[in-house]
Amino acid sequence: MNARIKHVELRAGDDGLAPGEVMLKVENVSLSFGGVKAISDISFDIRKGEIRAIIGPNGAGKTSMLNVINGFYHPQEGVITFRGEGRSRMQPHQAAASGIARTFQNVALFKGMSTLDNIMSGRTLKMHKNFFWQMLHVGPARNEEIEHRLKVEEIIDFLEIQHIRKTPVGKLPYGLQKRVELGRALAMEPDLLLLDEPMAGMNLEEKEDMSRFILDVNNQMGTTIALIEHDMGVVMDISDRVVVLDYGRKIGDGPPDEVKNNQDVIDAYLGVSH
Ligand SMILES: Nc1ncnc2c1ncn2[C@@H]1O[C@H](COP(=O)(O)OP(=O)(O)OP(=O)(O)O)[C@@H](O)[C@H]1O
Repeated sequence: MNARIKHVELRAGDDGLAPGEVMLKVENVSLSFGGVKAISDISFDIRKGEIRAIIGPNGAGKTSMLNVINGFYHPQEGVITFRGEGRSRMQPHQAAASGIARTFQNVALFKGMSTLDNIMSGRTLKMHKNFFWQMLHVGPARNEEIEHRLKVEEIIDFLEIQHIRKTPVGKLPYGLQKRVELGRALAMEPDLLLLDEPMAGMNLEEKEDMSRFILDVNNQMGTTIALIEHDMGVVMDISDRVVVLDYGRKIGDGPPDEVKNNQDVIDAYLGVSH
């Protein structure tokens, strides 16, 4: 066994779904901003245990789709079903509480805070003791904090960022900031992890590291992952299935090899007019 993951106990919760069963379903979703139709009648699903990529040219509607999934945007039409439960107007904090975590296209961390504290902030939803106890720093709140810190240390080991645990994240190179942001999302122990361009702005080595961590999160923690990514090499390497959007419409959906040979997908990437 890989020494790096020997002590990791962080696992996605047991939600009663068997691997391969549909975890999240997007049905006939449409979303407009004024006159701009960002998403038009899109349907697809995400199955438990898979790495699902959402790809497409710039402006295709990928980030809007992720924002619909985690409740940041509410579609004018269509339904999102998570673990069999239909949700029309779910808020982001409700999505998070139900086991959906996400990272952002542009790193969204507390720049003046350390790696450790940023990842700790991902535990907020898991904290049960109230603010009064936390302020006193004694009794049950103290025990709870120790437990949270242990989880956070496991994540720090897992992501191999021990050497920067005390460093303010604003001082870190971009690739490491992205890794810390992944750590913060993992601190929520999500069942479904949404990653918005996890490799953006990275060099080749950083991309290889991030790919490895994503695969390890999926394999070792059992976390289902949906990711938006522009690097086709990475997408085709690590994804189980790929959904392709173009101008807000779905133009392809299937395993990487099938999607690669889909003529509509090839045309969209070559900029063939519609
Ligand atoms: N908050 C918003 N207000 C108005 N229009 C928006 C908003 N968010 C997205 N759009 C528009 O919706 C469309 C889809 O945008 P979206 O960001 O989802 O695409 P994307 O595929 O993620 O693009 P990229 O790869 O460039 O990040 C675009 O035309 C965009 O300008």
